Amino acid sequence: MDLLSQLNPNQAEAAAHYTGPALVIAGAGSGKTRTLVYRLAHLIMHHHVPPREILAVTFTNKAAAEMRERAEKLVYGASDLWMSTFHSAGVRILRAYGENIGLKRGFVILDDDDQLDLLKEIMGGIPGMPQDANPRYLRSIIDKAKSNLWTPDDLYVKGDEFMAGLRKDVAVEGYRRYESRMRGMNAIDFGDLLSETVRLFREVPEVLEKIQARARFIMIDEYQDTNTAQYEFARLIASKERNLLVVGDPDQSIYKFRGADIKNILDFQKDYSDAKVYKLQENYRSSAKVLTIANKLIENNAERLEKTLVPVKPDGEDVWFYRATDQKFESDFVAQQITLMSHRGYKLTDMAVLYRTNAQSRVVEESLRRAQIPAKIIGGVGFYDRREIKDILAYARLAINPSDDVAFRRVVGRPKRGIGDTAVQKLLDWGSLYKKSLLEAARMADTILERGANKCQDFALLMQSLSEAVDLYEPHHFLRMVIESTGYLEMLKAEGQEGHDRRENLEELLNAATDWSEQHEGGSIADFLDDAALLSSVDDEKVKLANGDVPEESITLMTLHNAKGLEFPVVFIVGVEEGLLPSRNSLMEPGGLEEERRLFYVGITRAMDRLYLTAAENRMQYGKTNACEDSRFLEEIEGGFVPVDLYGQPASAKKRGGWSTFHPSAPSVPRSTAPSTTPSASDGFKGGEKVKHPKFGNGIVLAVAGFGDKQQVTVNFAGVGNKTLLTKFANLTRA
Ligand SMILES: Nc1ncnc2c1ncn2[C@@H]1O[C@H](COP(=O)(O)OP(=O)(O)OP(=O)(O)O)[C@@H](O)[C@H]1O
Ligand SMILES: [Mg+2]
Repeated sequence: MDLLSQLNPNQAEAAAHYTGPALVIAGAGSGKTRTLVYRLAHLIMHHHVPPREILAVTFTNKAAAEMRERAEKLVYGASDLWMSTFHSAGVRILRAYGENIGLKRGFVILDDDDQLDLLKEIMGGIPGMPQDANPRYLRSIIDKAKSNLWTPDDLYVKGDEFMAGLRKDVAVEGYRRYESRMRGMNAIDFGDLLSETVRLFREVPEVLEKIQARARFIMIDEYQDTNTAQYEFARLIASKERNLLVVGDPDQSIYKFRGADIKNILDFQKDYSDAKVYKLQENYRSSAKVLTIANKLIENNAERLEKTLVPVKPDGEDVWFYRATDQKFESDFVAQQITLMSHRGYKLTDMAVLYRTNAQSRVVEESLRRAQIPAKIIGGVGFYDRREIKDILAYARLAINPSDDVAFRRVVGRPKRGIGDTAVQKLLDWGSLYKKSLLEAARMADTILERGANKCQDFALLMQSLSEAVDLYEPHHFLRMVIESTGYLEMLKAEGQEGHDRRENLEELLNAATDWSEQHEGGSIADFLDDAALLSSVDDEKVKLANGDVPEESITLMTLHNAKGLEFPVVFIVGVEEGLLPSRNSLMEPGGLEEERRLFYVGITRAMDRLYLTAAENRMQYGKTNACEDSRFLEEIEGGFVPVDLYGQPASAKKRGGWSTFHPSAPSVPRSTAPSTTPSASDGFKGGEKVKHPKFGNGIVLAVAGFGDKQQVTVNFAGVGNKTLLTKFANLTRA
């Protein structure tokens, strides 16, 4: 069968693109990612490009894995494709060739938390640094500098707008000291994975040539969110053969706050004047009603390329808007609708709840738990972010790289060894004087400390024995050794239930390492640590574990940012309020409002069949309950959604003069007492229950309100719609 016959003509044309630069620019759900996969297959099948010469870059490891899977279904040999994120590609290149630019073998990758630990240590010593300066500010300045490929000197010259409340010279000095401390520790951070790779390409042309041969064809998904370092990475690799195909949608650029630059996609044709441009104009994902509000919303952005995006699907269901009295009622509504939808045949995995900030997830989780709906949270505290996991991996890091001072500080007090902060500070001072690591200082403690030197030396000996074991054992054996020999296990045993849970997580770490070894024959513990470091919490297969035992069948909770590129038949976007969406902070940034609008656009366009928007009139934030206003974005899409009440009946709006809807004359059901989805009496009905009515037939209970004789029950009857009945007279039976 012809491969490209499964695409529409525009998609097929793009997928058939062979050599030279190309840009696929199109709106959400138009099949960009699908086209990219078919292009991979087409290169292999039709042009006989060896899969080993193709690099495809995606935004998350999970997306890379999915793309590989899809390509493997289309064409034989796709397992040899190089598919990865920018960061994974960077780490692979630096591991192989980093020594050319002075990175020592066995360098470690510091994560966000490690960065903060290090910055806290450094900041105290910088003249002019305010006492209460937040290390996060400095971290964000450094990250942005790196994403722009700026050295400290560049930051001084160009970085005025990034200073986040810090004095420029102070921030630059912080950056400088951070860099030299990192080098001393043989460590790099996430930003370095790209900026150092770019430096390597620039300084050592032979390495660049090797990579160019390995990536003769390069393609990038979600190109609208690349930063300068990523741009340069791709540009350098493609500079020889120029087979660069990028795919993206400027309307979905949502990572400016992390240094992404929308110019990369908008100026693609300037950078590559011979670029072929492919446009896709049909949306295959969403119902026409969903797409209408998406289009309507994004038209309000002044800075954008005009694009056409027409639906392939019919109108479909109305988009609903529900405004609750507070966030608890809001999430109860969500839980109730999820129950209803699952009775309509949607699987839990078909549904997602999206929110602007992680903090919003807690209330939603609680409602779901009450309604007994299993949920998994993507991007919360991931498995590899857990304290005990990080501790054990830090021991492993220190064993591999004795100069990793961040790891030293993390583990020296876990378990307690009688080595206090003062002692560590003295070791540190000595170390910076003689350019030695903390571990080395600990070994020499008898010449540095007056008291407690033997404890430091014992610790140094322990670490030395672990260092010697690093290459002798498989990763999971080695990790078990760490857990047992360091006293960590003893410490957890003494900690009761919490310690018990942590021990279970450590068991799971060993399982993960065993699995990993099976997939990576001969892989070392250092390789395992690399992979663990690169697993963003979005990718994390272990999220389930971190959040309790979640069955496979569960609904997905995540931020709007994390939803990029995904799709679900049923989508809820909660908290569509001023201050949340758009977020308060965004309003102070130039271009911030438009970026929030794009974020909402990303959220809306995740929905295939049904979209719910919800808001609360009062919301508890930072321990205070505040009155909330509907998001201005709702006004922009007015007419495209139907305000409903708790029962899903069209409701009249209470604020801002009311929303006009497609069904202005539909009756509304009066709300009597505060409804609840749990039975009010022992013989009462329960939300989600299947019932039968003599006249209306089979239905599902949506809500129950009131008590005794006054109890009312709202039921959705198949083919009839919603009815609110007095339980006493309703003659309902359980079906
Ligand atoms: N020609 C087609 N025939 C059938 N289904 C299609 C076609 N093109 C795309 N689709 C389907 O439409 C949905 C959206 O496609 P895809 O995820 O590739 O879009 P996208 O442009 O990458 O979206 P986003 O901008 O959100 O990343 C997918 O379910 C995909 O399988
Ligand atoms: Mg996509």
